[in-house]
Amino acid sequence: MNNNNKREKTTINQNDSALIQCAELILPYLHPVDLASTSSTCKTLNKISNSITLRRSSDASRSLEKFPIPFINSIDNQSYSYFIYTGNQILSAAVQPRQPWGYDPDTRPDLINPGHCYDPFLFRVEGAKGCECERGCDRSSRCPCLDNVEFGAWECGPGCQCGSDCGNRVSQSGILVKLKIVKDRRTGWGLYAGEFIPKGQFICEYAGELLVTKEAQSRQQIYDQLASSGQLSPALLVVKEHLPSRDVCMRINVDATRVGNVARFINHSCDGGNLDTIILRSSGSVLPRICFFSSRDVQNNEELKFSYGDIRLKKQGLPCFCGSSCCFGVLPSENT
Ligand SMILES: C[S@@+](CC[C@H](N)C(=O)[O-])C[C@H]1O[C@@H](n2cnc3c(N)ncnc32)[C@H](O)[C@@H]1O
Repeated sequence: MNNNNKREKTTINQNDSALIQCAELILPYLHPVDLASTSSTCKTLNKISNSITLRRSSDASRSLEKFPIPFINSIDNQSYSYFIYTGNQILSAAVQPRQPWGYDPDTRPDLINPGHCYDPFLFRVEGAKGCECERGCDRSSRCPCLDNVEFGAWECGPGCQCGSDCGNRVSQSGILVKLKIVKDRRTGWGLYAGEFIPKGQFICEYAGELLVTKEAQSRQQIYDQLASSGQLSPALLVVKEHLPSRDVCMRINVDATRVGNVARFINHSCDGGNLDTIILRSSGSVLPRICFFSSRDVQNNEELKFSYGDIRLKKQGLPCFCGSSCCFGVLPSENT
């Protein structure tokens, strides 16, 4: 090899390594469509894109939960479903438009596992008084938070003296059970148990954008249109609390379609499935949170499901494939 050839090869190698470094930094920010088109430009980018896709499909939670939550698909070639991850309720204005996903943990350990950093309380009540327990709260400590039964489910919160390891804060440290997201030909992606889960276990919060009702209603209209033509699987959950008179006294709208956690993959079952939907309040927190707990023992590989509601306004609504013996044949639908 003459000197000119040698110099040319060294320059190409240097260019290559600069390209790899740049690509490793930028590609994890790309939407799957852009990632796919970038990958078709050259062999190096193709290789990097493929490894990013592999890492994305190995953990939907982007390392934000204790255990990775993999996507498993033996139906078609979609490796994962793209959305921005949040473990809590979030205001639309606070959503990051781009969130890295799929970094190589060996080259950028600083950008992986930003921590299991949960702050479940979006709005706090200044000066609110919760319990004054010094050790873990339970019935024997006579924790007053455990006696707030007339207000439904109640956990210790930002107004309490007890620490984050208190036994009455089970829903405040993210997802602590092994889960996976599996694709089904008829119901799409669904959330499954990745291990045996005993009855009464906290599974996850329904995390996503917290919306005012007007915004929720206008998004719902758009989502309904897109869903009826099969272009979108919307994940806008509306939960209402009623007075004994049946009048609505509280309404929460959480949209996990664009931003959310793995609760956005939980499918409907007409028999109520194996999850209880609990509205959880905490001392010192303004807003209740919507949380799922197992309503019975759940076996490894069993799908986690809950009922989306009892009202079916649209007779020609989306078909239901829950497979339960009491299936109505149509998914719940109501005017939100
Ligand atoms: C909150 S998403 C659940 C995750 C969704 N399967 C996905 O692939 O992203 C709600 C959508 O899932 C589908 N789905 C949920 N439960 C279903 C069921 N029992 N039968 C048919 N489709 C269902 C419908 O398309 C519905 O609009």
